Amino acid sequence: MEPPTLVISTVLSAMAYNHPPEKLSVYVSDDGGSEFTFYALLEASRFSKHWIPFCKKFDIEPRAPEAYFSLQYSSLQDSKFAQEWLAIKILIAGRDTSVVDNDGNRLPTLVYMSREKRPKWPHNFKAGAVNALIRVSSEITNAPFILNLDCDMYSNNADTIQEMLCFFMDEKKGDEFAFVQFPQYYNNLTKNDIYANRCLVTAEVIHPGLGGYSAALYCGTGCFHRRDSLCGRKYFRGDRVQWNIESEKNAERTTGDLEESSKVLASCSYEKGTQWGKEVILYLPL
Ligand SMILES: O=c1ccn([C@@H]2O[C@H](COP(=O)(O)OP(=O)(O)O[C@H]3O[C@H](CO)[C@@H](O)[C@H](O)[C@H]3O)[C@@H](O)[C@H]2O)c(=O)[nH]1
Ligand SMILES: [Mn+2]
Repeated sequence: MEPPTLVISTVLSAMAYNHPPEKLSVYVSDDGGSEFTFYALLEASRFSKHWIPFCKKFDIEPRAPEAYFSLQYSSLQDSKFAQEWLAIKILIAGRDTSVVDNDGNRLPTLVYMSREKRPKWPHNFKAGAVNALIRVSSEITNAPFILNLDCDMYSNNADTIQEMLCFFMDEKKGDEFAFVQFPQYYNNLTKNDIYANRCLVTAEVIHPGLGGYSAALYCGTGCFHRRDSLCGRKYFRGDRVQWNIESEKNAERTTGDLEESSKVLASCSYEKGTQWGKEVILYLPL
């Protein structure tokens, strides 16, 4: 199990992006479902109402609380034990205009998903989690772009979403891009990085070079994909992308109804015998 505090730091850094919250959703996949992770996320959803306005007011960076507070003193609070366990829980429904932070501003959607894992069912590691997240998010919010982050990562630039959109919205080439990927940087390197953990050659030579030939490799993380490209859309030259700006299909449905209908999408058996299992299933590199 990954430490829950790492996970919520990742989540909070993504929730604090400078981007209209009603267009931003954060999904967490928790293999097998751990009460600790769920409870940590529940606390994080409450904390986000203080954290996000704080970040925006003081323009702080980085917006992962753990990274930020590692520079400063912070006191731990006792946590209550979670009362219930649920497979899918919409902790913050961003479309609900009455859900606001302490400054009265709307918040991004936050969804907890505990993906089912059972012995004898291949869970496909991260790829299995990403498959389940794509399915569940398409049921609930269905945004056209998807960023995935490992649980031990955080975003170090609050304007990343605008930067990514500049590529996808480029009038000449934007429609040709399936994904926009950012390099990874690491904490805790040794002083002279004698083991070359910085991976400079990969980040600054190989990937930009391949990108120049439109042949960039997807590294498995820190990458914004078009939902369409992950779901098997075939590109042909001159194709114009139809942006699914805001899905209206769920306007009438309650949060409870969305949670209930998306549970089956996170089950370990969903891919067996379905069109998704036959045609879509992704096996990520690395
Ligand atoms: O059964 C699993 C295994 C992994 N994960 C998630 O996937 C992430 C990456 O998996 P991990 O086993 O930690 O891979 P690493 O070897 O640490 O990471 C390398 O491989 C990953 C998978 O391709 C890439 O995302 C990373 O960039 C690359 O550094 C984890 O942090 C989890 O968030 C799951 O949800 N379920
Ligand atoms: Mn890892």
